[in-house]
Amino acid sequence: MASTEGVKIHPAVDNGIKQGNASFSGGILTCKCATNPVKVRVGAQTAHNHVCGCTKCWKPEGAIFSQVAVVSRDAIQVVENGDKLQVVNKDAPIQRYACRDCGVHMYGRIENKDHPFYGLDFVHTELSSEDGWSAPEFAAFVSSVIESGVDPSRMDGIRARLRELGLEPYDALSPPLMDAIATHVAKRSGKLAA
Ligand SMILES: N[C@@H](CCC(=O)N[C@@H](CS)C(=O)NCC(=O)O)C(=O)O
Ligand SMILES: [Zn+2]
Ligand SMILES: [Zn+2]
Repeated sequence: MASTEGVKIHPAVDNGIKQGNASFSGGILTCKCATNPVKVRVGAQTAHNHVCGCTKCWKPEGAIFSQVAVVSRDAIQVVENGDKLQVVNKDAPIQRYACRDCGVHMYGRIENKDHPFYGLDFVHTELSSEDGWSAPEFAAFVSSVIESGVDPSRMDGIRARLRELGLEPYDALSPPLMDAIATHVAKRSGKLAA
């Protein structure tokens, strides 16, 4: 059994996971700028919160995973300093709006109406000071941390620590989300009734 001693995943989970509050209804995300921070209101509880090891999602300094959840795009409202937001990569399926000064991603949006997750925006609820956001449930794109420079020899310890935290590690998304994507594709191609 690999040692989990000293394995750090993300500050929001390293000291134990805070449970969410089902009656929580949203809050304000603030970027890391000391002056004129970008503020984004998320007007609803999030869903499918997870840690993501991919190279595209924003991570706080020193973390090897991102923490990211989804919310209806209608719930997102930029409330302050929105002029500082710029899209990281216009060609990516998820258009991530980042603060041009501190680099924090404030929300990610899918504009392709055929995408399985169209209608959902991606947010990092650690950028809010409110408690009650939905808790992370699993770990996605775990093998991808190697693409950020994590030594492959650390993977057993990383996966063991994720399991210890109750965040089952997957190298893509969780099975229910992968099934939802495949169902969407099958309905579009006609293999399943729409
Ligand atoms: N191995 C790749 C995986 C990237 C990836 O597919 N990320 C997932 C999870 S966030 C995704 O849906 N990406 C869409 C996007 O980045 O727009 C990496 O780490 O860069
Ligand atoms: Zn900023
Ligand atoms: Zn990601």
